Amino acid sequence: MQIPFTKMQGAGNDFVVLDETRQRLGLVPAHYRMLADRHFGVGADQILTVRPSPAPGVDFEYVIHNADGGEVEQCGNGARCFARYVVDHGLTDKRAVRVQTLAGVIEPHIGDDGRVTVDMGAPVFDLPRVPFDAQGIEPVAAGTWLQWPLALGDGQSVLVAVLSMGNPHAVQVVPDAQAASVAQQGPLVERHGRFPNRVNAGFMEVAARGHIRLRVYERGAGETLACGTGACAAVVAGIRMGLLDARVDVDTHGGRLTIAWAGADAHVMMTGPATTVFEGRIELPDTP
Ligand SMILES: N[C@@H](CCC[C@H](N)C(=O)O)C(=O)O
Repeated sequence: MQIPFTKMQGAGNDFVVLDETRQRLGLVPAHYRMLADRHFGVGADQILTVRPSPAPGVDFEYVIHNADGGEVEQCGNGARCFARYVVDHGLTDKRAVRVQTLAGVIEPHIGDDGRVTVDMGAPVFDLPRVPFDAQGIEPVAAGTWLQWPLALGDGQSVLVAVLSMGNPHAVQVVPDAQAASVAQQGPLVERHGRFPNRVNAGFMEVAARGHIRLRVYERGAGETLACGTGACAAVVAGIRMGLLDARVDVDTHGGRLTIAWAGADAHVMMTGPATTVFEGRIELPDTP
């Protein structure tokens, strides 16, 4: 079968976007892996699929697959691209849409400057977890806030702030994001036994109370140039640790995102760019 696609990027986190508003394409995980492949496919960190509204009060359904073919709950940079896609392809004339994801409803809004702000919902601090690691160390409780010590199996132990932005994140504070051992520690954190559903591993350098530098080793995709939910999670973690103010610029290898969170049950607001790179068609085998 031959399918049309749009290649998009948000702060360098790149996507193949597929339209299933009229009919399902019937793709399986191997198809998503082929599309994401940078040598044999289009190349992407995630595949985003646009589907019609699944319920009253919601404009669209937004389905996300990682480069490894697995379906996941949420993608922040993708949400901004999703909003641009549905407007640019004439699927809606609304500048603000309500979008159903596996993690709940989010609300992207396209600003006059072309940047997109997304209401990402409230952070969640109660993740499914395996209670003891190999050393039998319990999580460290600090009020309702948990920072977990993780023995990484390479002789190192790190302290991670664990929270969900719809998808799971483990964020550690590092002195220098550029020098952080993302390639070595990222996969160890992602697949640490504490996280039954695996986790996105963030490495946050606090430059000032309103400015961080961030790298994220993403579950199912490896290190990406930016991770929107990772930026939200890092800023929420930094605010809960008393390190950051309520509005923070997040510098990633792919550009700047701005994250705002008023604390407690407030929703996290993420603002950043969303750009179409090119459109095309690709031949995929019916049965990969
Ligand atoms: N790039 C994303 C996150 C995509 C999903 C993530 N890898 C996961 O498995 O949860 C973003 O911008 O948030």
